Amino acid sequence: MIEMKNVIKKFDRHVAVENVNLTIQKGSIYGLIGSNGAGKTTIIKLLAGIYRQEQGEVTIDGLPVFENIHLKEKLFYIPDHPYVFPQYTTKQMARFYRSCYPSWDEERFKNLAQAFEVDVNKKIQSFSKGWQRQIAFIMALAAKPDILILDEPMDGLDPVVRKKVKNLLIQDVAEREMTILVSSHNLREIEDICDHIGILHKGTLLIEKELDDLKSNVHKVQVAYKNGLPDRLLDKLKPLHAEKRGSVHLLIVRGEEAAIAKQIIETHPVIFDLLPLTLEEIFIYEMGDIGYAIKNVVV
Ligand SMILES: Nc1ncnc2c1ncn2[C@@H]1O[C@H](COP(=O)(O)OP(=O)(O)OP(=O)(O)O)[C@@H](O)[C@H]1O
Repeated sequence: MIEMKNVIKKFDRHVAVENVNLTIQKGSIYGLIGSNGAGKTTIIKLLAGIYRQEQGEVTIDGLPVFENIHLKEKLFYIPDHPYVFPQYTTKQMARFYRSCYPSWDEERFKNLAQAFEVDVNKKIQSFSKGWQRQIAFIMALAAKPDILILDEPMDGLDPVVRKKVKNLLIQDVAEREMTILVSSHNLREIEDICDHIGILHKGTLLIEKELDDLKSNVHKVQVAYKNGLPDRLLDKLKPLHAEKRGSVHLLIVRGEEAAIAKQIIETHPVIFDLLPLTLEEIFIYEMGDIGYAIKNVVV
């Protein structure tokens, strides 16, 4: 289990991560999402043992992460700009990782290199950005880590490769109970693979929930009435967002589906529909609720 307890990380006087408590269960795929500068990469680097926190605890299976070589053998981190040694070929890079990871699987490396059609004798730096990222995934999957940490992992990958990579990640989680922490602004992708979500804003973890719980707690309601929307309904539902599209009112409401439906039915609408929200919509409305709202900027 990965844990952060009351963690504070500062850069000079700037607090990048403020009192964060975070838990990632073994075998889970945890999506860390948030506004720009929210502290996602900082949290990732704390969990990868690259940064040391000013306060609090960062542990994996109860052991402190920072400068813990034993833990680092079980953890693979792909940063948003994967690093490769200049002049190294894929084959040479693989040899390097083989010396770092006791769990390295040479057979799997060969199979993956073949499946991704990578020329292992070519210098990595001469590959395109997307290809370099594919090579980073090949290394990560061949290292067979217990924990895989990914910062904006699909950036620059084409849709076919994305699908291939996602399938391989899910396979490792299912077969070996690998744990994945992934940070991305691509919420569709996060929604696709993650079972737990953490939402960060200005260094604070606003929400940490199972994706299904998060989705079952916010709903999109479409209603229409003969004589307009009753004020008492708005008082009761206290929507995160309300707008009118023709004669139909669109409300974003927090709460349990059955309780919301009951309150609406009591007001006798002529049209009533209750729909789930996408993660992207949940993010936008939750952030709007704390004042980080969409503004149409025209200059
Ligand atoms: N090395 C550093 N030195 C000084 N300040 C830093 C450093 N790294 C991050 N910060 C600051 O810490 C805050 C969090 O940055 P971080 O990169 O973790 O955010 P993020 O959520 O990953 O952002 P983005 O989505 O824009 O990539 C920002 O205000 C950033 O300016």
